[in-house]
Amino acid sequence: MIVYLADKLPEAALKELGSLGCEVENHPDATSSDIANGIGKAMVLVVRSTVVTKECINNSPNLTLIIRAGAGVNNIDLDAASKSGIFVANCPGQNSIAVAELTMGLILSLDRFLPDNVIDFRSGNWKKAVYSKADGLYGKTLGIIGTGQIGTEVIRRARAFGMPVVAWSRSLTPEKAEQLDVTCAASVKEVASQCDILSIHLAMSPETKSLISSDVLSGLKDGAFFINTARAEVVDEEALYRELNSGRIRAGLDVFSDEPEFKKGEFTSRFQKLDNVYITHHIGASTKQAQMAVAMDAVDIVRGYLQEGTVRNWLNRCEKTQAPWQLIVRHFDKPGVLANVLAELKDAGINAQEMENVIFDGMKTACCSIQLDVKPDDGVIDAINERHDEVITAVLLPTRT
Ligand SMILES: NC(=O)c1ccc[n+]([C@@H]2O[C@H](COP(=O)([O-])OP(=O)(O)OC[C@H]3O[C@@H](n4cnc5c(N)ncnc54)[C@H](O)[C@@H]3O)[C@@H](O)[C@H]2O)c1
Ligand SMILES: O=C(O)[C@H](O)COP(=O)(O)O
Repeated sequence: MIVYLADKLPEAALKELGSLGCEVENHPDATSSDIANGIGKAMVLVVRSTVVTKECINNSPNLTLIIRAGAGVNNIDLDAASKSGIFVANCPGQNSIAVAELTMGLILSLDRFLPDNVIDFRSGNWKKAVYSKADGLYGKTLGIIGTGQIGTEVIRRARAFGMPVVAWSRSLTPEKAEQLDVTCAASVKEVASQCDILSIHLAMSPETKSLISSDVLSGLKDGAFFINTARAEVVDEEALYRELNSGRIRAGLDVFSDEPEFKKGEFTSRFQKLDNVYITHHIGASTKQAQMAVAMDAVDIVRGYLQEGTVRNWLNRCEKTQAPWQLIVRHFDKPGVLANVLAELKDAGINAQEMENVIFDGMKTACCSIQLDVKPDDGVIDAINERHDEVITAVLLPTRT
């Protein structure tokens, strides 16, 4: 199996893929346009932030699995992958501590003006009085939007700093909030109005796009810190720019909308002119620890696919079919039985959406459950049941959709 790496992975991961028997095509500096014409014979594509477009997917006839060696998958055209029957998987949780550590670093940097401190030191300017104006973090309220893996790690660290936390997340219940030792807010806006520091940890999706709206940002207290280590698109960046340009709030960002796609080179951004914003180079996940954990998780997904035919962390699987009926067929385990059952369904114009076949001890009999989009009439079920030398019983049941 050929595995195409379109980003840099640690040497140990390449070695491990080799020992699984994979042929590795290593392209650590590949860009989205480099892979747009396809990745040749490779069956598996592993990327970090390299964008996987529909052109890349459509021009890669042998591609069957795309692995995002990281958490966010908004750099992969999921729709195009699903249309082509290509699995997409990610490696969640493996870099969450690294991102939480950067989040705390950005908060500390804002409070103590660390980057400016260092810049002035390097240019020979001693300004002790200027940099002796930090507020301190103890007792400051941290607002968290999104209590997933990263949000949770940030909460732990903030509590250790003596910071009360108020949080909103779509699935945050009062019980979960109690476990996390946070106050549960009813809305994003409520968090923004109550906190001194707002930190965003949402996945990017059509539903979360610009969830951090102009209204939310204008609800922040004067002098508040705004931290985004998630994705630029979850924030209304025009509104953020306006708030920052007015000097009303300060920000620490690891992500912004014009992030260069190339891995090294010159670029410009309107944020460069604002001294109340500290921006890092999308390095949230870039610790050796996190990169190793992510890479080994990606390798383990390849291993499972190669050796068991399953895809761990499969993201573009239809969560639940809409099929209202299921046919449970207990049958003798021999060639052609399922083909004949499916032929009866096909002749009746019925589509089998999902199907699972398991065998009993002794390997003489098996049970197949088939999710059906249309209710077969009694004649179809009778015809299947009449195949006495193949079928033990076929029973139609409603699904719990
Ligand atoms: N800066 C970096 O280098 C870096 C590294 C890792 C992850 N990230 C970003 O951080 C994000 C969060 O990572 P995580 O590991 O905590 O993921 P996670 O899946 O554990 O958490 C995602 C959060 O987003 C929320 N969410 C998802 N869909 C939503 C929707 N439709 N409406 C409302 N809320 C929704 C979830 O409820 C959850 O709170 C990633 O998706 C990625 O974009 C950035
Ligand atoms: O979603 C992620 O995991 C991060 O954005 C990491 O991106 P990177 O792998 O390009 O550092």
